[in-house]
Parts: sequence; structure tokens; C-alpha cells
Amino acid sequence: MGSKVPIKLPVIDFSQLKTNDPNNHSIWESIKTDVYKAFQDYGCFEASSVVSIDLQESVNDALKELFDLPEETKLKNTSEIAFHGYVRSPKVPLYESMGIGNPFIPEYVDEFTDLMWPHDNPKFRESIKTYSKKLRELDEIVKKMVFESLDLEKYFGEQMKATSYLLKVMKYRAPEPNESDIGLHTHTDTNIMTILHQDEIGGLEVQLKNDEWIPIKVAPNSLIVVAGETFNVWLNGRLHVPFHRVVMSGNVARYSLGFFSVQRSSSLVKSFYEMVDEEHPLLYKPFDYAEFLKFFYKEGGIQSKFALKNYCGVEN
Ligand SMILES: O=C(O)CCC(=O)C(=O)O
Ligand SMILES: [Fe+2]
Repeated sequence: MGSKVPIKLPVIDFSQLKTNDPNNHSIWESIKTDVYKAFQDYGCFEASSVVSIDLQESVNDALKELFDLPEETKLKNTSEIAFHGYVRSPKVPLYESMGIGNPFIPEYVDEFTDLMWPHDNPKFRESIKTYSKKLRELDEIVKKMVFESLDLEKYFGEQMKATSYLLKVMKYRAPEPNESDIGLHTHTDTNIMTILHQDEIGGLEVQLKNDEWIPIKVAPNSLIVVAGETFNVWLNGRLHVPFHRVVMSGNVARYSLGFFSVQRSSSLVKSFYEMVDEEHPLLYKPFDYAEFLKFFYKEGGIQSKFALKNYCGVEN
């Protein structure tokens, strides 16, 4: 009886891409193949060497400092937009989060830092700015590769313009002995794409196509890139959008962050014309993302694992 080898997500090293390298084109093409395949097979992959260990450590420290602030300070971060303010909910008692919209715009990080630390916190300010810029670059590279893989380059510019971003930082406290260990319930991300980072505590789990759940353990400065439902609607179902969840163990708090790209409501989310044919019949009717979110949060959509299908799925 052989012992089972634990399944790992594909690891893709983006540090090989250097703009002034003459081999850049072939490197780009080879990474592009890996990215598209990983999205089809797993819906996610480990992106290594996008940020340095030092930068990642500064960001990890920054998160701890932020969540250590008194509750009344954290509550000052309010917003009408989902997940941009300070979030706590009895449905996810271990979880708390805060968000910064479009964090690669330096003024937005300045505003957030001023609100949390009226006497300043230069380390937080600078590390979040540099980090967000790097994540924004990775977001663009990955999407460009997927668009190219399907000959959809002509849509790339307009889709990027119609995108807004959220950097969500999260803390999960350790459960009490009589509490559930679920940090975040099973879900798919309904936005375009998410870049996640978790600290050394771990706890993120992803469901594979064969329904098996695997724990995600990646290098300390690796990121996990996850395909979201909006991306999959654009491509009319060509990606796997993975269910994932956070399960806590031990008695130490866990910190993570997510860089979410979201389609703005200036245009409808819809499958590209070229993605629909006899072999690939239309799966989703065009919809407005903000309207979908209203359904998701207010009409109980969040309780359903298949909220988007229920909202705008086409019966084939
Ligand atoms: O905390 C994590 O690692 C995962 C967070 C997540 O999946 C989400 O916010 O959608
Ligand atoms: Fe998620």
C-alpha cells in the first residue's frame, strides 16, 4: 500500500519575466500556458516570487498592528460599499476585515492610514503602497495571459478600465474550545479574480474538481491567484471557479489579505461573443454586478453555493 502524495496547487514563478530580457517572449508564452491550464484544472495557482520576503514580512506586521488597534478606531473605517468598511458578523464570529479601495492610488492608502493612525504610521503606509502596486501588476499580467490564450486581446483594455479593486485585510481569531473552527464558510469568489496571501498559520482550503478538499500551504512570500465567477462568465464557463473556505486550528490568530478585482457597474457582466458557440452554449444571461450583489446579500443568495447560477443561469 503506497502512501498518498498530498496534492499541491501548480506553482508558477513570475520572477522570470523581465522586460529587458531577450528571451522574454518565450518565457511569457510558457507562463501563459501554465496560467491558463491551472485556471482550467484548479481555478487557482500559487504565484511565487512576486513580492520579496522582506516586503511580505512588513505587510504581515502591518496587518497585525492594524487589527491590534482599539475597536473604536477600527470602527471609524466605514463605507457604503460591501467589505470596504470594518466588518464583523455573528455569522462568522472568528472573522474581522477592513478594506482599502483601489490601494495602488497612493492618496487612498494615505487617507486610510490617517484615519487609523492620526499620528502616522509610515511603515504601514509605505509597505501597503508598494505591495498593492505589485499585486496590481500581477493582476494585469495574469488576465492578459488568459485573454491572449483565447484570442480575446481586443477586449483586454476596456475590461481593465471597467475594473475597480479592493484590498481586504482579514484577521481570524482562534476558536474557543466549544466553538466551530470554521473561519470562513465554503464559497466561490463572485468578482473577477482574487489574489490571496495568508500568513504562516495557514487554514485556507480549496476544493478540487473531484470534490476533494486540500489545505493550501505555500511559500511565505507566495500568493494564491483564484479565478472568480465574473471571469468565468466572460469566458462562458471555460475556467474552474473553486470553492474555498478557511478552517482554523490551534490557538493562534491568523492574518490574511485579498486583492479583489471587480467589474464596475458602468457595463453589464456578459460572455464575450466569441466564447459562445454550438459547443459552448451560453451559460449566464448578462447582468449588472451591483444588482447581483444586492440579491446576494439581501435576498439570501449568500446562503446558496450556486448564487450566480440561481440569479442568471441559462437552462440548457
Ligand atoms: O482569508 C483567506 O485566506 C480567504 C479569504 C477569502 O476567501 C475571501 O475573502 O473571499
Ligand atoms: Fe474567497
